[in-house]
Amino acid sequence: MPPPNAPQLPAPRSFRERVGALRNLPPFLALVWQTSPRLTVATLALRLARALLPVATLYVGKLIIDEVLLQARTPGAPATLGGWLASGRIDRLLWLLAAEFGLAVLSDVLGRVVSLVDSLMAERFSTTTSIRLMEHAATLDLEDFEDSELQDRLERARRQASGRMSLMSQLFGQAQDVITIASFAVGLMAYAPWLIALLLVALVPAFLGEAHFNARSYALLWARTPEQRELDYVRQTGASVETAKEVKIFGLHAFLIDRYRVLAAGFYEANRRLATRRAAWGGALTALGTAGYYVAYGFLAWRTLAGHFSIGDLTFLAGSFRRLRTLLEGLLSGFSSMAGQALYLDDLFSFFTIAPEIHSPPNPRPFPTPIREGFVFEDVGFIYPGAERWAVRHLNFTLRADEVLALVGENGAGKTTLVKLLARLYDPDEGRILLDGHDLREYDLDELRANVGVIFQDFVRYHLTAADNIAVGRIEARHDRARVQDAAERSLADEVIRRLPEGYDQIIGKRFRSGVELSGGEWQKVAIARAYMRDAQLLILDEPTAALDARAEFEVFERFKELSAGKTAVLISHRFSSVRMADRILVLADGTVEAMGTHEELLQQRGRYAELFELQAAGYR
Ligand SMILES: Nc1ncnc2c1ncn2[C@@H]1O[C@H](COP(=O)(O)OP(=O)(O)OP(=O)(O)O)[C@@H](O)[C@H]1O
Repeated sequence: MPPPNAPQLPAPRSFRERVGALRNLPPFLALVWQTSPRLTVATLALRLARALLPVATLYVGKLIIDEVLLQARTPGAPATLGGWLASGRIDRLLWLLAAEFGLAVLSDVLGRVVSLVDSLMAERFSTTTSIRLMEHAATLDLEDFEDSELQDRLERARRQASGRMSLMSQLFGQAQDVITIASFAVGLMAYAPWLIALLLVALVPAFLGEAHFNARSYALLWARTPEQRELDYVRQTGASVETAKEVKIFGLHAFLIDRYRVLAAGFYEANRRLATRRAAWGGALTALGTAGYYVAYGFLAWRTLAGHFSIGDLTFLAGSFRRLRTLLEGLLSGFSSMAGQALYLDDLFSFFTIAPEIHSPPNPRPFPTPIREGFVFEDVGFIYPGAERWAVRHLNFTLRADEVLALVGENGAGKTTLVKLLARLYDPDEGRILLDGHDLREYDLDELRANVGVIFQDFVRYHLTAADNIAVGRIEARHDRARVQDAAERSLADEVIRRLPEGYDQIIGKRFRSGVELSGGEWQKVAIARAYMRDAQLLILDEPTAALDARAEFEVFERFKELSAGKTAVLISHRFSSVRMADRILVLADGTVEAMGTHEELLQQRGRYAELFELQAAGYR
């Protein structure tokens, strides 16, 4: 496949916007501080000490040269080293050399300690931020997660959580450099103030160039987040235990690799063009800075010839100037890259500003124990964001307390949506759901969720031990082995688990080395045990029995009915032999209630239920 045309870069953000992103630095620093106040103070103190070393070293260097020249010019020089030492004329020189050596060692040691502290902080920061990210993600609505824009944002935020620590080192490094620059500048000011102006003029173009390209890089990455996610997705699909089976059977390797190649080629092309232009411009603009340096150097040499400066002064000034130039260059480009990095922080902070829409009211009503009347759907309608069709609409029915209600309907009829509305994973867009006469939204969300247990058709297969896979139904009771086993017995999972080499402590799923894989139906039995573990007032099985053989499903439902006596239960299944066990059956069609009644009543009505029931029954005759 040919690589796609190089994508058009979006317009870079304006200079103002980039500088504006610096507003993210104070909250960022607050985050760094929270990570570890002690380490923050340590790195700042060490850097301050290190900032003053270069000028001190250079100044000692100047003193050494002046001292050497002085002694060389003084008549009566001893012939041997021993003579020099004995004369005491080089004592000062030796002291100066020792001082410079001390400074060099100190600088090295401080440098290493600073990197050590920084790397420790980076790790802590990444952990703290990742945890905050997970905590915040946990508060968001299901709807938010299903929004691909949010997924992009989450992805960008996730990358920031681990990658942003270099910003801290950079920021503190900059502060350190500012102090060093100030110390050099004081020296230069005393001798030749206009050199500083020359420096600035020579450096500004390089700075602007850097700033421009940093913004471009950010824009490129930003615009390509969806592709980046797709790239990761393709790589994951091409090489993961979950997909390996189907990828092999359908021979999808070539397709996936091609897709990867095309996407990666797009990235490469865009990055290459940007990097090349950056290198070309960067080279030209830096040459300007170098020219500035040599003008200054020439000037200093001439002033020394004219007798205004000593040789020591010349080395000190030329050294200061060269260091100043490097430092200023670093500072300016660092500033622009910091502004660029601060833009990235927008992603992190903007993720934290997403607020969930589904939450508890300020003064929630206590959840009824037991539920007395049940749930009443009053003209409930719900449309998925971005969808064109209502998933459910004009839903009117009652789910009585203590009854077992079965939901039937063809694919896409709205059964799962109804269940999600009951658990407040979504709120209705129209109408309302009442629980014992009050809107579901008046109750505390956590209490509601604690009282509603749902096992979905696409339940999660946790790569944990068998016991933990059941315990997720009520994770607080994780260590209550008796309760876990009891739940497993009720869902028929017990016999599956007993056959595993390590029983309840066996890791299931193939992701880890010691994992054992279960069959689809066995997984379902484990998942259904979660419902018993949860022991909620309203239990919902949303078709997690599809892979069970007919006998097992029958048995699971029969037990479910028995064991949920005194509880409200909702069952979803496409198997009518199981469905008929329910107290009442609700037939959904096109997102609305078509009929409701007992099995016998519905058969008598000779509607869709009777038709579907007959169809299945005929299949068995
Ligand atoms: N997350 C979603 N985003 C957008 N549309 C959705 C989403 N989930 C379901 N839908 C749409 O809502 C409608 C109802 O889906 P729902 O999952 O409730 O059906 P169902 O009766 O449970 O079907 P099935 O028997 O296949 O499980 C369908 O038309 C479906 O395309």
